[in-house]
Amino acid sequence: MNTLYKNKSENYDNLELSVKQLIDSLSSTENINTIEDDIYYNTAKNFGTRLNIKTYDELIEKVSQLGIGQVTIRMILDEKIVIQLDECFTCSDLDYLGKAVCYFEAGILAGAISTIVNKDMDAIETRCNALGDSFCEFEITEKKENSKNKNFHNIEHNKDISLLNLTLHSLNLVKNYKKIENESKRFHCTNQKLNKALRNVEKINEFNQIILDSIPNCLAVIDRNGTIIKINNRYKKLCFKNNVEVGNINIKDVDWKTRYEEVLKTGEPAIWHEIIDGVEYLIFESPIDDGHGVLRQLIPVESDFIKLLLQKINFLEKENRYYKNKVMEKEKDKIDNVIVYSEKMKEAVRYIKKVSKTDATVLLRGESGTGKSVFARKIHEESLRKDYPFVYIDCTTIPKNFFEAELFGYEPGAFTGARKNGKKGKLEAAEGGTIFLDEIAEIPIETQSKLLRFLQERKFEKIAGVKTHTVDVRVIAATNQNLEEMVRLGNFRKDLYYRLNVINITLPPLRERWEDIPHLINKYILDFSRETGTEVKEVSEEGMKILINYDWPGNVRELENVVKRLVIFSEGKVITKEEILSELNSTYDMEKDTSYHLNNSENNERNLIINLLKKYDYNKTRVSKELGITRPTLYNKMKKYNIDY
Ligand SMILES: Nc1ncnc2c1ncn2[C@@H]1O[C@H](COP(=O)(O)OP(=O)(O)OP(=O)(O)O)[C@@H](O)[C@H]1O
Repeated sequence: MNTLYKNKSENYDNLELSVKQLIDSLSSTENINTIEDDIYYNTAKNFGTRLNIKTYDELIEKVSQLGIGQVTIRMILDEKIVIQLDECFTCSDLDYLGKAVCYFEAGILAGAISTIVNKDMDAIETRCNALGDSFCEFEITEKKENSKNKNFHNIEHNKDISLLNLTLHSLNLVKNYKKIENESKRFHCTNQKLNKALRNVEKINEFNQIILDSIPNCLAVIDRNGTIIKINNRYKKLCFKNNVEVGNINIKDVDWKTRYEEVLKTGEPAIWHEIIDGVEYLIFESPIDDGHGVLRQLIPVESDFIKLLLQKINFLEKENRYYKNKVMEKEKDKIDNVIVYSEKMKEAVRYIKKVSKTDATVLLRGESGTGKSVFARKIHEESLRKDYPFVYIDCTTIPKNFFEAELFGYEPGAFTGARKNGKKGKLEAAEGGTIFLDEIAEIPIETQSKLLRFLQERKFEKIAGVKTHTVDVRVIAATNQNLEEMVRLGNFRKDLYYRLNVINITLPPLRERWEDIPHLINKYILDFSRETGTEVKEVSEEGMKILINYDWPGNVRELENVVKRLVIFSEGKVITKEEILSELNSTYDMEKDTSYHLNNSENNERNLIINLLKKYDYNKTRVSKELGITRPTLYNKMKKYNIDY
């Protein structure tokens, strides 16, 4: 371009003037318009006339060839011509500027149309990409005498090519300038945002430091490299006498015992005691910032915070101990589900433990509520079968006709109403484990022979089945009936009786092991208080005497029920003698019949049952509940005492 200028020396002054004007003005935004008006427009207009265009078609073609844009003639009137310019050279890639900028194109069009219409025409840009329009539009009208485009005639017509190049060059400079200006504006804006963000970060940092300093413990933050990146005033005073640039200090340079590496590695906090300058501190190092650093705290043990913390820990430890005990008690209950203090019970338990290790059939005997079921389960749990099922059958609850099906099962279609696919019996369900036949005296005579065969051979057939099944099941039976008498009367098979009676354990009634009573009472008080969330009560001395001397026809079960009611209904922390008497009297008239209850006479038990039956309108469920025995046991007792209701 420079060579070109030199060769055309006559243009050089003009060119130099234009560029000089342009460059001088680039630094001043206000002058841009003057430049555009005076140079671009007039220069372009001059060039436009030099194109010597005669028709509008020629105009469209030439403008396109020059790469100035795509012309569409929108309107040709006497007073004005409207031209649309797409892909405009000046503005098609500019952002919104808020003003029309295509003086160059306006000039070209004004010049070209001047030669077409043979009049001196001027163009004004009415639409522009820089105004947000999607194309440029120019209105071309006849030049007014006092028009500001005064330089139009100043430029000589034959300086065409270099003039065009100069104009394009100048335009490019302006375009670039505008782009740079825009970029700079954007950059300035981003810069402002960045500065604001930096100021915010500074503020946050300051705020964090204020918080750190207001915490009454020594605090420091150590990063992954062991650099102490934050420290509060308290810690500075303690360690560095306040004047350090903490950012430069590494943990290795200070005399701190630290476990920050271990904390970073495991993600688990570490806590220990240390004495620093004669003061006992709790040092607590915990991971922060997703494991990128460690927060180190020195908490004086004497501080209120620590006192509170220690109190809380103490409390939690107690609570923890309590629940641990509870779990252990439960665990213990599972294995040792019995209160055994009396000699008689101790003896029974010793025997039961021995028996547990064998596979022999056991017959448990004893009055209702003496713990036969509890001990049956205990035998199972102490045996090698403990990981297999313990199947309980209450023989009093199974209707006679269903007994065989329940115990041995049946094949499909065994009887009307039978399940389509047949049914497994309880014996099969107990495979590998133990079956407990409670109240064995209730087993129908017809089923007794089949049970006998099972006890002898461990074999049986299901109802309607031909296949013989063999199962490995231990049998434990229990009764509070006089089986010998039943055998004598022909109600119980003698051979079955002998089979069952291989090992016979009789559990003593409570009245024969009164030493267990206070322990049972305390256990039940504790259990129920925990269950109901009430405070643990105690029984007054006189009250305890009454409970120990009481006859307890329903044995442990009855005692359990009475204690439960006393825990719920007694008013104070101590369960009084009066409350106990009233509770026992609600079952029967204790005043009238004290000796009766304190005696162990069958006649008295008979009378008690009759009285209660009358009292509760012969409602046996209510009576058995009051006695703390099951309904079948009540029936057994009624049968035993010939009570006919
Ligand atoms: N030694 C004991 N220690 C603690 N609780 C016991 C003890 N013996 C029995 N019990 C409790 O007494 C209640 C009655 O016990 P269990 O059902 O074993 O008696 P049972 O002799 O089988 O009675 P029944 O002949 O009426 O079926 C149960 O709640 C049981 O937990």
